[in-house]
Amino acid sequence: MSGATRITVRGDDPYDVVVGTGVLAELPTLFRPGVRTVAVIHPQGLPELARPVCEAIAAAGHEVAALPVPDGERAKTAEVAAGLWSALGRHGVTRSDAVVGVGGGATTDLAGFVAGTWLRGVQVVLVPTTLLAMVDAAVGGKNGIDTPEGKNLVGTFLPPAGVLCELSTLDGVPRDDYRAGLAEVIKGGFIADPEILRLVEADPEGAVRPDGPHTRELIERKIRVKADVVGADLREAGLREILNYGHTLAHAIERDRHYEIRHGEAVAIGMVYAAELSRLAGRADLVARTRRILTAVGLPVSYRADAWPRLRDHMRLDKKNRGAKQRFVVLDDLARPGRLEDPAEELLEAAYKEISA
Ligand SMILES: NC(=O)c1ccc[n+]([C@@H]2O[C@H](COP(=O)([O-])OP(=O)(O)OC[C@H]3O[C@@H](n4cnc5c(N)ncnc54)[C@H](O)[C@@H]3O)[C@@H](O)[C@H]2O)c1
Ligand SMILES: O=C(O)C(=O)C[C@@H](O)[C@H](O)[C@H](O)COP(=O)(O)O
Ligand SMILES: [Zn+2]
Repeated sequence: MSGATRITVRGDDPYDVVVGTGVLAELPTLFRPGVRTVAVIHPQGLPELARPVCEAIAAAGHEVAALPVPDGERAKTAEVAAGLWSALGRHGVTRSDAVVGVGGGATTDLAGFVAGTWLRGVQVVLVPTTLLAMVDAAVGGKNGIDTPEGKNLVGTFLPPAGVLCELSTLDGVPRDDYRAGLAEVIKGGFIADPEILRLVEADPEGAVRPDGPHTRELIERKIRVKADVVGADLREAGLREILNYGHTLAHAIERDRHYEIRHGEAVAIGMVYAAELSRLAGRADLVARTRRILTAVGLPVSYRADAWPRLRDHMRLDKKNRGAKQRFVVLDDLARPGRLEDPAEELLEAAYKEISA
């Protein structure tokens, strides 16, 4: 093991995020006491990721039930969740038992949701295996599934009992999925930790590789950004909204593309939109830097012009909205997020014109 880092997420139910290479044996130490059966939810196409996790849990004396689910976003449905509830029943998972989610953010979101709803909540331990899931999805206790009406519209807040980031799993992540995860890392740079931006700007080519010179620092910095925020505001009463920077348009784009676009790619476009909104509203002008850094790592910065009426409609169901009031996270300065409340329709459309292709 090459030196594990433990980042503690504070709050009413504190937990650790363990980051390192060769750290899988630490997984059973993250369970709360009394566990007999562990249900391991994993993408069906990646049994090689689930096997060592199941072995580490069995070696600690627990009974293991491996539960495969569809790959990626196709798993985040009510039907898949219902199938898992049946499986947990068949395997006799009780309130002292545990769910483990192994995989990308879609799988960890689903596993968290199923754990949060089974018996009104059993513990979940997450083993994220993509960059995005390590730095964002698995940390913070937000989980969810999609419905035909939109992204993540059903879910719970359930802080995990622990998170284990085994960095060697990143070697197998397809390059475009890794790149998409970088969008959430860069988001952390704009909203809270500009050193992230400097590291990526200094070596954009290295930033898109798991063996890049600053990979571990970038991962740990972004996890700390997220841990600080969710430790202070688990239920998104206020501060946590900053993690949604770029997501209002991103989720609308994901729905427009029937989830055939990567979440991180949509977030990249959404951050350019949020930067344009900030500028046009007379707040910070970080448009050029946003476009430059995203382009340098190969992320998209524009979307089709004719989509605006549909996207505008999808954004009405954003969770930050209050009644008819559309709300956005914008930047008042670098690392100083603010809110834009109930902006004029002309402003929203003008910002979209700036990013449309
Ligand atoms: N809960 C949160 O706070 C939060 C935060 C950010 C994103 N998310 C959610 O996360 C999801 C996106 O996560 P993602 O980018 O990880 O996508 P993903 O889960 O769809 O994974 C991308 C692809 O990589 C595969 N994969 C996973 N690990 C792999 C590995 N080690 N080697 C090879 N292939 C691997 C997956 O099976 C999938 O096909 C979205 O659903 C998004 O809404 C949630
Ligand atoms: O953790 C949060 O809070 C976030 O907003 C992080 C986002 O990166 C993430 O995509 C989250 O799932 C979006 O949440 P939602 O409440 O807008 O669905
Ligand atoms: Zn996100």
